[in-house]
Order: sequence, then structure tokens, then C-alpha cells
Amino acid sequence: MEHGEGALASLRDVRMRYGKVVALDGIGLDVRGGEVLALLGPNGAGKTTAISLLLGLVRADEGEVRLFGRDPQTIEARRGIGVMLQDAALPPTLRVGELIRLTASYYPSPRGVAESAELAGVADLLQRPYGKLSGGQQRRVQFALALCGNPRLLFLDEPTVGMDIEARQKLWNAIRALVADGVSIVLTTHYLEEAEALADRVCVMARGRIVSEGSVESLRARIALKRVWCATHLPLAEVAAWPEVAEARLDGERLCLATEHAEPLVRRLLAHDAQLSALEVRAAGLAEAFVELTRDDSVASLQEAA
Ligand SMILES: Nc1ncnc2c1ncn2[C@@H]1O[C@H](COP(=O)(O)OP(=O)(O)OP(=O)(O)O)[C@@H](O)[C@H]1O
Repeated sequence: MEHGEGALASLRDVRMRYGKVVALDGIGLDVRGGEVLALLGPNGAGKTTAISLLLGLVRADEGEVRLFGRDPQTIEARRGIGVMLQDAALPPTLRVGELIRLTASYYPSPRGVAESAELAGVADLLQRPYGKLSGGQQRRVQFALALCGNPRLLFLDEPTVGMDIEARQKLWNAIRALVADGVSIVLTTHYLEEAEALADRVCVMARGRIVSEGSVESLRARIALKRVWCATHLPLAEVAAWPEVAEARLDGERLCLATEHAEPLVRRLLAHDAQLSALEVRAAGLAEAFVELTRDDSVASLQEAA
């Protein structure tokens, strides 16, 4: 199958610059029907730019961008999506119910105001002016606006920023309900647990590229690695070549090694350096796996046959 065929939305060989800044450096991405795709990556990785292209808010310098097989700037394509961006500037004096009604009116077959509000957990806020709501409440209203058009595809850019734990859980449940209803979702997040809780597939971006793509499990597989730190006179290059060592780098004064075989590695280290000190062994968490993935493009070996 040709890349992008059958996908709800796709980027192909897309490059994008802002002046001298390369925001996207040749990326390909498909959003498939029925999936929750999480885009992860550190600040400035290019996640928002990728979404902005799919939404038709900006045009790519190079490459092809399709939304429902069309140019994302066409009205037909835009009517099929719902959007929750980071910097939603909504009129503060409008009441929540009015905002939902107004937004829904742009769509051919919207959800009702009451149903949208119920799904987003803002049914008790309908009479309140938007500007008087808390940050977390405003985010939930923005979610209601994203889903009120009855979209097939929903873009959520860091949807749970500023929400407390309970609100976050409620939003996750609402997202699950939409997915069960056949809605596809593209989500960006800095919370790994959010990707774990929701995503079928994860794309890790760094420096305008996709450095890893696969299931949440393939990311989690990195937890099998342990981290070993030690102060040693052994040269980094020598230790990096040992068979037990998956990755090696300097962390301040110490070597930091990633390994699946911590005990044999520690035995070998001690055998080669009797003066070795400051030894520490820890399991690598998902957060560390993520940092590793985004540290260096060469660690793209996790690529999973999807
Ligand atoms: N309108 C713009 N003008 C100039 N540079 C921009 C613009 N938008 C994005 N950039 C730059 O492009 C790069 C990618 O930014 P982008 O917002 O896509 O990253 P991100 O992954 O969404 O980051 P974050 O997690 O901080 O939201 C960054 O270096 C950013 O500074």
C-alpha cells in the first residue's frame, strides 16, 4: 500500500522552516481510522507544527499534507475535524453554552449542546462566562468545543495541561468514550502516563524528526534496561564496546551505562577497575526511556514493524 493511502490524515516528506529554524525535517506520518496516536517529544520537537499542517493552519515548504484525502485547507476536510489547541483565545464574556452553540453551528451534523457539555464534563458551567472559569474548567470547555461538531478526527494538543488529577481522569474517560464511538484522535502530550493510558500508537519526535514509532509496549520495553553509574578511570569508548553495554555516555564525572545485564556488567567493571567508586544501579523508567529516545537520532532502533 502506498504511504498515506487509506489514512485519515497524512504527512509525507514534509519540511517546514520558520526563518532559520527547521521545525520539521522531512517527516512522514499517517493517522489511521479508529486509532489514538500520541505525538511525544520535548519542547520544540515540531509536534505543534505537525498538527498545524494537518489542520491547514500553515502550509508546508515541501512535501504533501492530506486530510481525508484532501487539501487540509478545504472546508470539506475541516468539517470532519475537531480541534483543541494550546493557545485557545475565546471571547471571555460569552457563556459556555453560547460558545458551544456557536461552534457547533459551523458543522453540518453537530452534537447537541447538552450532550457535548455532558461528554466534556461542563454541564454545570453552561451559564458561566468563559473568562470567569478556572484554567482547568476552560480546558474542559475547549474540549467540549472540539467534540461538539461530531468530528471523525479529533486533534488534542496537550489537552490536560493545568488539570488536576480528577479532571484529567474524566477527560481520559471522555476520550475513551469517543474512541469507542469510532472517533480517531491525534494527541500531543508531555505526560507519558497520558500516552500510556490512551494511545494505540506513539510517535516520538525530536528536532523535527520522528525518532521512534510504535506501540506503547515498544516504548515500555526500554524499561527492561537498567542504568549503571560509576566513577572509573576506564575510557568511555572501551566500556561502550563491551557486549553487556547497550548505551554509554558521560554523566558529569561518572560513566552512565544502559544494560539489560546489570550483574555481569558490574562484575566486569570491578574486575577491570579495582578503584571503581560511586557505583549505582537503577531500573530505567519510561521517562528515562523517553529522554534516551529524544537525546540522539541514532537511538531510533526501536522501530517496530507496525
Ligand atoms: N510561528 C513560528 N515562528 C517561528 N518559529 C516557530 C514558530 N512556530 C514554531 N517555531 C519553531 O519551530 C520549532 C518547532 O516548534 P513546535 O511548536 O512545533 O514544537 P513542539 O514540539 O510543539 O513544542 P512544545 O512541546 O514546546 O509545544 C521550534 O524551534 C519553534 O521555536
